[in-house]
Formats: sequence, C-alpha cells, structure tokens
Amino acid sequence: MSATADVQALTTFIRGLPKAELHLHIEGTLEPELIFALAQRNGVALSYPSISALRAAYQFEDLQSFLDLYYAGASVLITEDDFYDMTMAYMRRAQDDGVLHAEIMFDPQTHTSRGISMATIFSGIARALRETRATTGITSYLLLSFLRHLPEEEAMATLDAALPLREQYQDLWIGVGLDSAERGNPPARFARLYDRCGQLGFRLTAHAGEEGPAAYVQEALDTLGVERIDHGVRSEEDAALMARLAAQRIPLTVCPLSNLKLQVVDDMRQHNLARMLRQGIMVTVNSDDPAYFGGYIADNYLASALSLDLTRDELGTLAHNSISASFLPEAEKAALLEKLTVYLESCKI
Ligand SMILES: Nc1ncnc2[nH]cnc12
Ligand SMILES: [Zn+2]
Repeated sequence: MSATADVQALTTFIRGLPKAELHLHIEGTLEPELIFALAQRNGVALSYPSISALRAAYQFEDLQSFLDLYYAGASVLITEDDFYDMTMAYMRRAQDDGVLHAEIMFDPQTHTSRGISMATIFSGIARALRETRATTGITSYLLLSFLRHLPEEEAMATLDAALPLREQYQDLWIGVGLDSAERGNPPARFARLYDRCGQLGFRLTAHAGEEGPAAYVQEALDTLGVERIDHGVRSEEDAALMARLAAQRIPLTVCPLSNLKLQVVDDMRQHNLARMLRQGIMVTVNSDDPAYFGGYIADNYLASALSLDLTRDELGTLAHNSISASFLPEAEKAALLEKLTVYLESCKI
C-alpha cells in the first residue's frame, strides 16, 4: 500500500472506532465561519475583518494567548439558538468521528458576565444534546466549568445561579470542571467550592498539569478530590505521581493537538502520550478546543498515531480507556465497550 493509502486506511479505522470524548470545551468548537455568522445575526462587532483573518490569528504562544481569542470568540453567543447551533455543529462533527458519548464542558461565567442568563446557556446546549441523543443515540453529559482566574466567590455564585436548574437538566449536568489560566491559580484556591460540589453529588474533574506543574495534579487529586485530570501531561515530571496515576488508574484526558498549538510540546514526536500509555497510565485522547487547535477528536488520534507510531491495538486501548474513564453508569459503559470489541474484531477479518 502507498503511504497515502495507509493514512487513508488508518483514518477510516480511527473514525470507525467507537469512542468517548471526555475533554471538550463547547465554546472551543466555534469555528470562524460560525463566529462570523453569529456576529452578523446578533450585530456584534468583531476585531477581525474576515473569516480568513480570524483563522490566521490562531497562532498561539501559550495558554493565555489562546484564552484571549477564545473569550473574544465566545462574545458572539447571545441567544438560546446560538448555543443550540454551536452545540449541534459539534455533535455532527463528533458523530462523523465515531464519538458515541461526549462529556462536554461549558464556561457559564464567560457568558453570565456579559448579561446572558444561565437559563439561556443551559437551554440552548441541552436542546442540541437531547435532540442528538434522540436522533442518533449519541449520549452526552455536561460538566459546568469554573474559571480559575476569577475568585472562588464568583465560582460559588455561579454554582448558586446554576443549581435551581439542576433538576431540569439532571439527565445532562452531572459534573463540574476547572479551567482557564492555570499558572498562578493552583487548585487549592477552589477547595471549598469542590468540597461543596462533591457534597452535592457532582462528578469532579479539573484541568491540571497542562502548563502548571505536576504539584497541581497532586493538589487537584488530594485537595479537590477530582476523579479525572484534564491534561495532566506534566505529571511526568514527578515519578512518584506517575506511579500513583498508574496504580490508581486515574484517567488523564490528554489533548495532543492542543498541547502542540499552545506550545506545551514543541513537536508531536515529543508528546508523552505514548510513553504514558505504555507505562500503564489511563490516558485518553480528546480535542479540547478543536476549532482553535486544528482538529477534532479523530484528527487527534491520527496525529498521535502518525507521530508516535501507535499501533492499532494501542488506538483500541485509547478508545477503551475513553469509555472506561467516562462518567456513564457501568451498564452503559459495558454496552459501548461491547461495540468497541465487535468493531475491533471486525477489523481483523
Ligand atoms: N486548554 C484549556 N486549558 C485551560 N482552560 C481552557 N479553556 C478552554 N480550553 C482550555
Ligand atoms: Zn481544556
């Protein structure tokens, strides 16, 4: 087979892999085309003259340089339909990439600070997720993410504003996360918030060890009590932590193209995804903010496979990990894992 045919076959294999996406910011799925369409619909002024000029600005030197554009892009989201359209666009892409279950983060503070109501945000996103579940069978959960560059009191107020909606969205809103600028904003600043969220029965995740040190991963586990770490790639700097992650099977939701675009790694061939996988760490592959980082989940699998020489068995393990590390009930996990087994068997014939 030619190299091109090889890549095509690999792409088809990856797209067909039944998988879960566990680290995805819905605001990070806003493609420039949709940003411009929504800006026009809502009369929002943008600082870029054209779609191509905006796309050309997607050159980031670190997390903060990305976040500045990401928050600016989210300013076009005003109405319930805007949140619906954004979410539907992502779910269509996820379906094309073989995603059977998605756990989606959203940042209410990015919107409530502009006067958008919590009800509008929930309603638009949830309508798209429920419609997708009904028409395709793809399931999804929502993780309400708090912005760590803002004070804990504001996160508490955000939780207070969202809680009255909990019952209405109990089929979707099952957990919380912590995102935004990591350096200088250690997890421990949100200990009281996480204590409260844990008591309320929410599943707990937090970004840690993306740009911040391995100590933040440890702190997210011990002080916040999270079950899953978003990113966690800098855990490798602490051998004892690595041993713990492996022994306790603590999932890391790794986002390879994000790490490349935000210069967490200089080259995909240096990414530690394969090393961690081969050390028995429960790594998963995800897209983070696909509209900004040049690829959805299948692109992340493919870039990792090509740069790190992942075998098809290893790609199967990554898909297996994604389902196992999800917050689905055990019976639903088992059903998805069965689909994965059948798929992998069918590829061997
Ligand atoms: N990769 C990332 N890290 C931290 N906060 C984010 N918000 C959206 N994407 C993020
Ligand atoms: Zn993220």
